[in-house]
Amino acid sequence: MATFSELGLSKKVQQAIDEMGFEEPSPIQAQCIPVVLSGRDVIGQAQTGTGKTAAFGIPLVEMSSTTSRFVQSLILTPTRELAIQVAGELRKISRYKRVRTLPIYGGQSIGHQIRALQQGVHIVIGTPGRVLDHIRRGTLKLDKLRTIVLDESDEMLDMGFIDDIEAILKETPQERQTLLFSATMPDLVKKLAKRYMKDPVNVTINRGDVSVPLIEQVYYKVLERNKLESLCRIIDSEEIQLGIIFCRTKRGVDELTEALISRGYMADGLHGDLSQAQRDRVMKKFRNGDIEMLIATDVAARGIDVGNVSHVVNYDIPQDPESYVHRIGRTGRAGKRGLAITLVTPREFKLFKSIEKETKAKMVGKEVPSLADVAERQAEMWRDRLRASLQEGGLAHYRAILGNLVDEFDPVDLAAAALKLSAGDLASDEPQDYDFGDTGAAPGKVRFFINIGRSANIGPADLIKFISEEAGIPGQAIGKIDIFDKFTFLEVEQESAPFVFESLRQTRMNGSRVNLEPARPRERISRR
Ligand SMILES: Nc1ncnc2c1ncn2[C@@H]1O[C@H](COP(=O)(O)OP(=O)(O)OP(=O)(O)O)[C@@H](O)[C@H]1O
Ligand SMILES: [Mg+2]
Repeated sequence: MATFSELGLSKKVQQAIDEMGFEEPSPIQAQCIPVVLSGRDVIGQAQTGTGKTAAFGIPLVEMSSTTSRFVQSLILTPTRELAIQVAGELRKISRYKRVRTLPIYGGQSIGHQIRALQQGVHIVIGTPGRVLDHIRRGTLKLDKLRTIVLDESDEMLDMGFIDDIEAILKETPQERQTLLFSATMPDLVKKLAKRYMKDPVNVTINRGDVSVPLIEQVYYKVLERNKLESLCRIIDSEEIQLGIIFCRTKRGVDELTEALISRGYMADGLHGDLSQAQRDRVMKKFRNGDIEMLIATDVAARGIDVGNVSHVVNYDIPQDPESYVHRIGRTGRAGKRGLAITLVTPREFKLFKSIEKETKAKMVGKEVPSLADVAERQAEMWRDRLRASLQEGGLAHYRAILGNLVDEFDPVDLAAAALKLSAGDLASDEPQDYDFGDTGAAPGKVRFFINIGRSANIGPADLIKFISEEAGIPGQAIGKIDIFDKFTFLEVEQESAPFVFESLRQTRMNGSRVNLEPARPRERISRR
């Protein structure tokens, strides 16, 4: 394996790289840096999280001339967050060489960007729309540009961006150097790209070059109506440092974010309809670990690099194999391990299978954990944490706090009480043993009292239809429905009772939540 020093970098760049903690170049860096320095065009492809940013960033900074201030390099990225992040990495690399870098993207004050551009900048990192805007205003001149980089190039050369990219390329000198980077590079894109490149060198780091796959991939078959509950059970049974949950639509992101927050998760949402200030705030909270879960559209699928993302969840299945590869690539970065979880509804199964086939991924099917499984997993996690705390030591202060309680109480009881204080009320999350008690129903049956919020005028027929269709309860499991006065009772077979109870507790009817409680014996009700 090559070392950075063998790449012949200047002292200032080398020093910056050392301070970034990069000990040796990743394969894509080792292969690309010399070729980019030689001035050739490059199509660089390597897995997510393997250091493509520095593979072009290091030579760009190295090649920059700081004797005069004009824009020498332009890096285009598909999203604002990525522009900001890439600019951050470039700034670190240019720390000692004092190459001036500037991110320009939509949603940020253009006046501020114009003033910064007027100061003179060497490397601009931007999103295509805003870059074009500056070109048209005459505030960004690319006539002396030496190198252009399309990060996430397959995405950039896709329908949504191609016109802007072509318009930008027209503003650059013919003899420019063109660099394309992405983890996915469909052949069609490569072919298309050659139109804009001169005899490019292909640098491809194959997956096979990485001995162990860093991202474990699993999937769960779920039902559309149980998706939220399934997700919660899955994430509750995982030890998550930081997680990104992908949804298909902005609205889906908003709804899931709200649902998770109301269930007590530390979560926030990110999508293109938020103001830039909100987007920045959410990303900052996520990077700082102030939230545990980022719920996002594909706006966060490409390039985003946040350390400690241990889990990626496809709440909605990605639309194509590329999107899958990039989404799950938000974890398992820079040599760390990660877990990618995909929820698959029956309707999505075909698409899922085609993604599995095209990505040649080894995806393991798993069962959504039951409440009992979740409880057991959580107990296990607490035992692990206790074990780690015991091994870490430093308990003297806490032992002192116990004082003479040790004489009064059984030590195991003391430990259990301490655990209760720190873990919160785990017992309430424990699975019901489904002893509904005496509900005043006939032998072998259970009666539930149904409370359907404010929506009045729901008759027994509506309810049966609702229960069987919406809550997915088979017709034969629904017993008798009685409506006395304002009270609605549902009587079901003992064995289907837990299922009915679980399913109906999580559903909504006419927009209001259906609350189900085991009924009390008739005598007591009638006395009310
Ligand atoms: N040589 C290196 N040694 C150690 N860490 C590195 C090295 N190069 C890059 N990194 C770190 O690895 C992480 C991933 O790098 P980067 O974001 O460039 O990946 P990428 O290949 O562009 O991934 P993606 O395809 O998702 O955009 C970053 O945190 C980066 O700082
Ligand atoms: Mg990248």
